[in-house]
Amino acid sequence: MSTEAVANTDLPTQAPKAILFDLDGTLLDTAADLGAALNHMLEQHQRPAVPDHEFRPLASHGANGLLQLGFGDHFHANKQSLREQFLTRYESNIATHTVLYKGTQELLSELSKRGIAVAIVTNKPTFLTKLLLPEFSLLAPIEVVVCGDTLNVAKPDPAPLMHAAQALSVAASDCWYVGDAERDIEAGRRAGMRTILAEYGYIHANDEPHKWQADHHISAPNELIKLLP
Ligand SMILES: O=C(O)COP(=O)(O)O
Repeated sequence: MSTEAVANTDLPTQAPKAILFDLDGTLLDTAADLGAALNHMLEQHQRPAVPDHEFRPLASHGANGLLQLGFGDHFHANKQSLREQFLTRYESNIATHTVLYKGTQELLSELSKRGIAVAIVTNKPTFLTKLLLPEFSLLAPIEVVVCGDTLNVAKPDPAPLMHAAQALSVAASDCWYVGDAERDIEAGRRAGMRTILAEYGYIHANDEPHKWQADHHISAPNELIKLLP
């Protein structure tokens, strides 16, 4: 993958009025805490631990993606109970190893200087998002936060993105969406937003991000600044 910000289309000529961000794998590197919760559960169930390089690329797929990785078919037979155990464990250790991606502070302060609004659109459930954001002083002030259960549909449906745009009183066409998963780029495209792939996030070796048709790729959060006209 490239290390430079690359554009599939021309560089934007118009600045966005708002930039919406995915959370896991885009603003916050949450993989270590998600993986620790999974491995704690695997230990409880006398199953082998999953190494970092295996759980990390699945961290954007939430509890289901991680439990499927660790428990395989056993997950499908015990979905509800395993999900509950996982979420309880993750909830009580949600910000032990989680960190902001380097360059996020520079990016957010540049957006604030330029008067560009910011929102978060995540598939993480509300109860977890509400616990996590106050742990990061840069993210705590973000007022518009749309979670996986805010509406009755989640990404790749575009509705959560449209909901955030509406809450900011900005047209969807004046928003950009930044995310690291195929469902993020699909949701952004369907919402009519310019899409930016955070290729520093949780992209699996079997993924084909060049096929997702993001408008731009960035390899660090502050590379987004270079895309602003
Ligand atoms: O927890 C999830 O399901 C993924 O969260 P994300 O949408 O912020 O990547």
